[in-house]
Amino acid sequence: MDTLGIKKVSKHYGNFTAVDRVSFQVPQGVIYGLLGPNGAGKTSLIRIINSITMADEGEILFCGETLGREHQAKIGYLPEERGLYKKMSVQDQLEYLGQLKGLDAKTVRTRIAEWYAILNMDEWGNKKIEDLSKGMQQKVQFVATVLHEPQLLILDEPFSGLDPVNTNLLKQEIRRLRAEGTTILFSTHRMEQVEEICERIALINKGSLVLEGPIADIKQRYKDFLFEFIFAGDHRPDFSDETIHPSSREQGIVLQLESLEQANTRMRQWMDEGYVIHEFREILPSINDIFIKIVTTEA
Ligand SMILES: Nc1ncnc2c1ncn2[C@@H]1O[C@H](COP(=O)(O)OP(=O)(O)OP(=O)(O)O)[C@@H](O)[C@H]1O
Repeated sequence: MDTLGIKKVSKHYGNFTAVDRVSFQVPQGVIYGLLGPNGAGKTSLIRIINSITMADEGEILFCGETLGREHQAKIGYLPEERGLYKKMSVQDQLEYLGQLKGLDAKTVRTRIAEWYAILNMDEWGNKKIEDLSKGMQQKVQFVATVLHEPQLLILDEPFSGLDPVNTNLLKQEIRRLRAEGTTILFSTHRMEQVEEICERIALINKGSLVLEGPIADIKQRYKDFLFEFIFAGDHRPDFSDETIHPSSREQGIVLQLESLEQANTRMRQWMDEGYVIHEFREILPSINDIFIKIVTTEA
């Protein structure tokens, strides 16, 4: 079952088309990356999913039903712009936001206490938001987003302002929520985070969907058939007549070939000639490489 079905959704601001007939499905229980350069249309699309604005064309399905305001209680949205009340205490703020999402006072308090323990926030309840650091505020905002246990969690740059320890803590919790069945739509410019935590991605450029699918498939689609061979010892073949790409290792070479079979044939020949291969791997492009390639060629 898909948690989210985006069907030919468009959004115009006057004559300008910010989202142009975008369609993709977000399956239940995956971490799905929504990527795109600045101004691509990601926030416009996320605001439509959150019913903050309306699509001009197209339809959004939530678990197979046409998305309406009644689904908002099943969605948690961590926006890039933080919206906490500076003068309120952490506890009052979270209780207020939890109750706004329809939770009763007792449930809210129990869940807040659980999240304080998980995210090492036990001493924070009485602190005012304005007295917290940026990273601390980010954790409070995250708790506010997940308190009502949404089926769909939309996270816009969730790790901004967090140090490596807190980033890891939050990643761990995001993965745990996913394992429990929550669907996560994750919007970011940080490509290394996308590689690390997303299973599928959609890449939007100038309002249009330009790439969609599982990360592993996309890497296969964009690969350049680069293979790295690492030889044991100093004894290595002569490559003077080939284009050799830099290798990460002194004893290594990287060749661009036509297929995996060709790489295997090469290895067999070298072994017959007495060379010893210590390591062999195919080099796949990073999502960052693919992103830059698509976005710059379409510019
Ligand atoms: N309310 C608005 N009125 C007019 N134009 C807008 C409005 N909101 C967004 N836009 C334009 O729509 C385009 C897409 O903006 P959007 O905020 O959706 O991009 P984004 O992908 O989220 O970018 P970023 O990564 O920089 O946050 C931009 O060109 C932006 O200037």
